[in-house]
Amino acid sequence: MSQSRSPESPAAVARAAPAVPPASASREPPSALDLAALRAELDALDDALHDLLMRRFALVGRLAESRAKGDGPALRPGREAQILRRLLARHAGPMPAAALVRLWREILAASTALQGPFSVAVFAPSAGSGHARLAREHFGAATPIRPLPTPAQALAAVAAGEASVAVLPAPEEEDTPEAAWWTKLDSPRTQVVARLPFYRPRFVAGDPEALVVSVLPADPTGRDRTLIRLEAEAGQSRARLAAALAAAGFAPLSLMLQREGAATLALAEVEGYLAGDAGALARLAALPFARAQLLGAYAVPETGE
Ligand SMILES: O=C(O)C(=O)C[C@]1(C(=O)O)C=C[C@@H](O)C=C1
Repeated sequence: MSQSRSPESPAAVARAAPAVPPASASREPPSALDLAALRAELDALDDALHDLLMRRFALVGRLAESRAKGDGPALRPGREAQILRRLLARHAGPMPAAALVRLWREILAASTALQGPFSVAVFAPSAGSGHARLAREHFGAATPIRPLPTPAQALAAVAAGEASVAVLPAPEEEDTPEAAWWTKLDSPRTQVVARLPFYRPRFVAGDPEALVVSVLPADPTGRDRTLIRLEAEAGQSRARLAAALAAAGFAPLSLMLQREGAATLALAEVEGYLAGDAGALARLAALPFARAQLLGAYAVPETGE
């Protein structure tokens, strides 16, 4: 190939052009021409994105019409977690990952609503509650979200079919008996299906976290945690509960206790998705406690770190 360039090639034109063009050369400064070209390209990309979104929603409409998912809530928290993890794994370039997740949360929320009525009950003692914000960010701008003054009322709304899901504070060791809603969770009728926020750029201790409760179990995602509620005799020590769980193959990631009259209730968080795992369920049933019950599972949230 010849190394010489034709006088019309862009490089040649650039070399030949004076460093500062005379004012008469063009009515618009070069930057304005660039801006118009860039905006035209942005418009073309917006149209392409919009076309794809319209196709995606038409497909969700077909999925709903097929009745392949049967009755019950359209929400599939496990599937949503897999979609977000896949997109985060392929994400590159200057768009913040948090913006990617925010866009897809709106898409997934609208796609859930397209399949049937969907609403949220959130325990929110005040209007600006962090858990109300978590619910809004996860379930989207258009989803009906009802703030309720106690966790018990939010759970009752789901049990009565008045809300599709409840958003409740992630349990903490210092919770009062009223705040420790997990002691009353009527599993498997209602169970934990997700943990919020699913994505955050970095972990900040003290930021609000929530669990989502629904009537339909979440699907396994490959990276899940299961919640187990143990009922033991009064005065049972934390060390003994933890040791018994570990001996059965369920080393707890966290273990919270609530003393209730003649019983000690414990909430253990363990690695993996145990529902449907016959071996794990047999080991759980063989634990030396009055009762061991699964309270649900959630996809392990992602951070950008
Ligand atoms: O895969 C499904 O079951 C869907 O309903 C589709 C879809 C989606 O838009 O991708 C929508 C809502 C569900 O929570 C999960 C995924």
